[in-house]
Amino acid sequence: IVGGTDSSPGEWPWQVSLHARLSRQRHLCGGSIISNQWILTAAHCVSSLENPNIWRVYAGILRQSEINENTPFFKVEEIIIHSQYKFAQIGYDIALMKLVKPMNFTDLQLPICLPSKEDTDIFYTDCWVIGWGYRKEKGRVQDILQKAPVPFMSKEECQARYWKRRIGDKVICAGYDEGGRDACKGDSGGPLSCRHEEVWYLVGITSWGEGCARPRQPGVYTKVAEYSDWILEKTTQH
Ligand SMILES: Cc1c(O)cccc1C(=O)Nc1cccc2ccc(C(=N)N)cc12
Repeated sequence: IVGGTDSSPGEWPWQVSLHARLSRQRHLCGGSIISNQWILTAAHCVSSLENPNIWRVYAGILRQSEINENTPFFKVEEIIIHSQYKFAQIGYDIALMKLVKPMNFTDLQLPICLPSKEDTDIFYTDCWVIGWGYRKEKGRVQDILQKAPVPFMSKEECQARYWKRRIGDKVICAGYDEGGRDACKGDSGGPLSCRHEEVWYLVGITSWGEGCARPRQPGVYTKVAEYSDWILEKTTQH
């Protein structure tokens, strides 16, 4: 997160840190708890890393330094990537992780509400982007979970900012024309959380942006309300 501040313990109980054990174990992406057994993240985080056994899900943490070989984590049983995903800039940047065992909810690990299909045209006014990602483009993963308020941007304005690309209906843009506050690498997969009538909703999934926090280059988020049917279909036992 560029231009953010430290979060407090339990402020974002739905935020998880997704670690992969490759040559060594490290934080790769954020994710959101949406039920006791399902994590929602970005497809670009897990594509080409689809073996569930390399992933570790850490919930209820504020600092990456809390994580060591004795820190409890959730194992991943299954990874589901949207079948139409190719690259983040094209869209469909959404994926699910099914945990081997359902988690117990505590004050530090709780689910966030999903927006409903009908909520696609609410103009949210209290949105925050969260993560342990870079604070600048040539940065590194941060220790304390960062938060930054980001204003919604209309699809028209976003398309004007990214005129070389097609900004579809299934993404949301958020950010400041003057830049300075934004998500960045390492925040991917994490939530764009918006508070509406006292309830927090998972409105977006951090997906991409040209650089980070650059003027007139807003953050682009997967619009979760457009994937309600997909989430329901994939998370319901058939
Ligand atoms: C390509 C790149 C880097 O190598 C390092 C840092 C940033 C970038 C980059 O251009 N954008 C990005 C790469 C990976 C995930 C990103 C997530 C969010 C944003 C955002 N601005 N909301 C930009 C990202």
